[in-house]
Amino acid sequence: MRPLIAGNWKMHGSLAEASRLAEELKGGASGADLLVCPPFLHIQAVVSAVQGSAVAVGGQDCHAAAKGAHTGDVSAAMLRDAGATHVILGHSERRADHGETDAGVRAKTEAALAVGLTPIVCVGETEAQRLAGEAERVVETQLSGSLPDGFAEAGGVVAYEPVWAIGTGRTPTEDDIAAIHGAMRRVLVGRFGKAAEGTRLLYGGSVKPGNAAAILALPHVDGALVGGASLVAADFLAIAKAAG
Ligand SMILES: O=C[C@H](O)COP(=O)(O)O
Repeated sequence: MRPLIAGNWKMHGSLAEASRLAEELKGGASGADLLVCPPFLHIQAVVSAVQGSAVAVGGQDCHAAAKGAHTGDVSAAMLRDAGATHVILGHSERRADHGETDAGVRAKTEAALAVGLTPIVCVGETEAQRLAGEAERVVETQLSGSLPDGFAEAGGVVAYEPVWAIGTGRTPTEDDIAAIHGAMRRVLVGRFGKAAEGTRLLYGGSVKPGNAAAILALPHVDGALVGGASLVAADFLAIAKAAG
């Protein structure tokens, strides 16, 4: 399947820097689909900057409710209205910083699907869980709790991001990534059937130009969710190139 290379810009950059980075990505042709997820306030500017190119734009979160008294929050429809097509949900930084639970992520995912946004649902174990031999079990539990019915049929995306690999320069071994991705595929096909054979499974956590080709060549790795390296156009485009 065609890989998806997604950049999560997290809480970085000014409006001018976001627009400049988006401009720099526009010309970067590759065999992969490209997506960037800027902070909420930069989405519209980035949508304008990439207009006419193949680069898609997404949010980094949305509220589970369609509207209402939720100070500081943004709805899925607002993201859609601003020109976003995707939204990252359940990132480990939101699970840690905002106490997001699997049930909460599932509700947000339903909200995203209801307005036609493609959700990218993140799962992944902590270092302690991996050391205790629980990585696979943790990921499977997060998947069953975070994904609503109809997820695979609607084209939802899953990102495996071991918490201890995010922003640390450390990655699991290739065998470990392949094992988790294989397990995720089995769980998804078990629940959603044939539709889940086409669900894109991204790997995230210290993906760089130097390790991207090896990671992206692994079975059931259908793309990457890139943090730090997505803030440098040349690095992000090199990762996209490594994808095909
Ligand atoms: O969403 C992206 C991930 O958290 C990965 O971040 P990183 O590439 O900086 O390790």
